[in-house]
Amino acid sequence: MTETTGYSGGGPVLIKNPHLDSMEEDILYHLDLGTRTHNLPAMFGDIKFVCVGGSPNRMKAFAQFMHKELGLEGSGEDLADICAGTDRYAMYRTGPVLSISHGMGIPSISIMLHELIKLLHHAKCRDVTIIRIGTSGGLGIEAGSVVITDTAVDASFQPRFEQVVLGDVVVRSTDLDRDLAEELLACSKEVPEFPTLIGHTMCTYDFYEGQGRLDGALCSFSSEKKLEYLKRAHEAGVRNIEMESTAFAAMCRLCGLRAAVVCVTLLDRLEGDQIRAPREVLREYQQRPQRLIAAFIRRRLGLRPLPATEGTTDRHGP
Ligand SMILES: O=P(O)(O)O[C@@H]1C[C@H](O)[C@@H](CO)O1
Ligand SMILES: O=c1cc[nH]c(=O)[nH]1
Repeated sequence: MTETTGYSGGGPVLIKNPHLDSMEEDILYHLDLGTRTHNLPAMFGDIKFVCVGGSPNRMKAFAQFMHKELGLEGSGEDLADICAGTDRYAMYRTGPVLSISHGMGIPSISIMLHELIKLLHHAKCRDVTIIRIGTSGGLGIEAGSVVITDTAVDASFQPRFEQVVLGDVVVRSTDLDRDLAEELLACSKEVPEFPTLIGHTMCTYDFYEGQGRLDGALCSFSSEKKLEYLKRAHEAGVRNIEMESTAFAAMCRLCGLRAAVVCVTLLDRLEGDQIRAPREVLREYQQRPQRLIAAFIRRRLGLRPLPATEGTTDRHGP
């Protein structure tokens, strides 16, 4: 079954679930929030930007960085984890920005997105832009480049997200907002210290065999077959590989959220599999999408560009 729904950015957050209206209470279990226990409109009603990424420490560091970038009072060091009651995900807010971790892979981001999208709906948020800021493996581009995704594709290079629902395969479109991608590319001129480009992002279910790596605990193919596959991906327009973008694009699109994926590349997969860059270099790499998104949010809020900024990082790295 193919399910397509036109993208509708800019308005309310749409919930595509007729059962939700008849529920007296909605418990967002993995976020440790709920409609009876929390005043969601008061807590989140004015959120305009949601940024998501795999690591809890990175998303805390991003919230602290944004706090400074927005010129808000205080150092931002004391921002509290809104989901502290659970250790599944971490969530921080500063001004109109919400920063949330999603763990690794499609099942993990998908659970978080179900609950986050319901949260934004219950909170009556409008005109929300959501951006995944992540890490990835590059294809034929310099390590440290930032890729803004135009289309998320699966491991067969198709722009689709397949999910088994009640035993049937449901296919969802993974188109992202082209205007938003172009707007982000324009903002990259404010952070010229690293290359930023637009390209397809391939999303896989695994970091090792699923991404054509030869260095996992299992490997069922030769190094020639691996290179042939990665080159085919490159020819299909893929510039980076990660593990969440198809589910993210499909869910946000269906729920009327304007969405983008912005990932730094940690290596060029045409040159190897192991991530060999020193931790210090990787820390600086993972700040790059943060710096671009800060420039974008500042521009959207009508704030002047800051002189050369540096993103913050967690001590743990990517
Ligand atoms: O957002 P992050 O950097 O966590 O995402 C990528 C994709 C996988 O979840 C993970 C693999 O190392 O990094
Ligand atoms: O190669 C990489 C690097 C980061 N994340 C991925 O999914 N793949």
